[in-house]
Amino acid sequence: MAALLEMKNIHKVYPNGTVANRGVNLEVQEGEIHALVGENGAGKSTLMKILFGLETPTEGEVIFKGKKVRFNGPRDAISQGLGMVHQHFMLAPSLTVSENIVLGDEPRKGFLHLFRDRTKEKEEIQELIRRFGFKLNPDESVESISVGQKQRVEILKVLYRGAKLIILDEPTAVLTPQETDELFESIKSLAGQNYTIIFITHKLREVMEISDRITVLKAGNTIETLVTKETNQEEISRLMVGRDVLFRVEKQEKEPEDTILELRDVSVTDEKGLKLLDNVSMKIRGGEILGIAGVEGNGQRELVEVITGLAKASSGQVLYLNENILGKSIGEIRNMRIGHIPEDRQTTGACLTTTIEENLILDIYNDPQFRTGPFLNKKKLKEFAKKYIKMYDVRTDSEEALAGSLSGGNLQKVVIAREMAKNPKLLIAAQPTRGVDIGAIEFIHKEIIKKRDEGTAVLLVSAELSEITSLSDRIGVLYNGELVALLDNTEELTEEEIGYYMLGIKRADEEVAAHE
Ligand SMILES: Nc1ncnc2c1ncn2[C@@H]1O[C@H](COP(=O)(O)OP(=O)(O)OP(=O)(O)O)[C@@H](O)[C@H]1O
Repeated sequence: MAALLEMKNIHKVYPNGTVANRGVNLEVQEGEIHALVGENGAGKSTLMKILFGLETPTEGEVIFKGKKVRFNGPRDAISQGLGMVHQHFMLAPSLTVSENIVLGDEPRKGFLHLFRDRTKEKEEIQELIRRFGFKLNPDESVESISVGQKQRVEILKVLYRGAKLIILDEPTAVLTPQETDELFESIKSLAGQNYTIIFITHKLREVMEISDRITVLKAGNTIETLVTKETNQEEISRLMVGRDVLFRVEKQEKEPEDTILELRDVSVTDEKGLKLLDNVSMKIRGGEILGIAGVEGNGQRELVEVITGLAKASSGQVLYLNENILGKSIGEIRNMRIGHIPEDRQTTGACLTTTIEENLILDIYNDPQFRTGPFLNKKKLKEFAKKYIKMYDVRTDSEEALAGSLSGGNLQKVVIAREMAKNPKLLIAAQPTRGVDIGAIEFIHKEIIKKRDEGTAVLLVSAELSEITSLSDRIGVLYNGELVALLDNTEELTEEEIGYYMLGIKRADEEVAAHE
């Protein structure tokens, strides 16, 4: 196999002085599935942005199909046969599958190509879907299709534009196990047809399953390129993190304490009167982790928002320490020792235009320990910020750097540090390890279990099923806004079984009723 892509000695210094790539080398062969792994902030996204023309390298060269190239933006990269599927889908919900695939690139006919050629469009899309064996109905509206299907539309979009090298940025973060299997089938089928895939992920199990070779980055350097068949998860994690990582979560049995949070028949409706959360009842006791599984968009967000005061309930009660907190403001709820690690750290989780230090002290600067008389004790606040940056291994040069300059995973660590520092009685953790590297995941999981052992009630919402099964004491599944299962997390409970509830194929009314 010939090298399709070579990135040689890539350096990237951002305008603020951060060195994200310091001599990275990446060589990708035609028709291979190449995994790109590394800790948060290792420089993976930066490298891919350079490849896709979104950033300019400070130094180094990119050789694609044997020629030295420098893409002036994604349009340029796409025209040369590159495609990128981002974590956040960029689809127009009201358009059909087919319309989304061709959007901005519709086949034309007639004089000066003035008319849209619908017949050709239909034929081309059907041929694409057939050729890659994607299960999709081209006439269906995108708003009514599943997350996995939306992702397939994104992949078809890049294939339609002629991509031969496709970059997938953490593509399984939002998928069910069944959807992940289907995605892997598609990726293998693409590679079988000589398409080349670069796959960014933090999940080493997937790396082992899907890739041919793996390039490990660390602190902006290429550490090694490995042949997947000749390595294992332990070796990869050692190269990434520089130490052994425990993949199993260690958790002791714990007798739950009194109920901390109780939801009674809580519903949330949208402006059209559609139920986004449908009569949900559940209890979480101190010293217990209740994990909520579900395909995204099935009411998880509303569940979290209604407890944290971000959304209004149309009926029901949310009792926190026996007090109904519905109707209280976000600020009041935050001050009740309720910790919230929000799903969207960019908008609700952190303030990107202020410093890391300011983000860390957001809720506690009024605490008497940080005051000397009426004045803020700035020295103590700084010490606090430094301590938490160290404890959570936030990779930054200074606590005074802007939160917006942190890599995705490091920003998440700041948010988690802040919420844990509050010593919450109730901790709501929504997708706490999304985009976070394996070393940090291990740490975050330990911290969540530590809080549970100290008597905190934890509501864990995660699209990452292995996270739900390894941390939770009980597992609830949301489907279409309904709690369709509430199960004890025993050894017999498999991910496949939970997947069936998540997809609405099964429901467990008896179990739900028994726990209410
Ligand atoms: N626009 C930017 N301006 C300044 N620094 C940046 C910018 N984008 C990224 N960085 C910094 O560059 C370094 C590499 O970040 P990058 O996003 O490439 O890492 P990553 O490996 O993709 O991390 P993650 O797994 O967390 O997504 C980090 O230290 C990050 O803080």
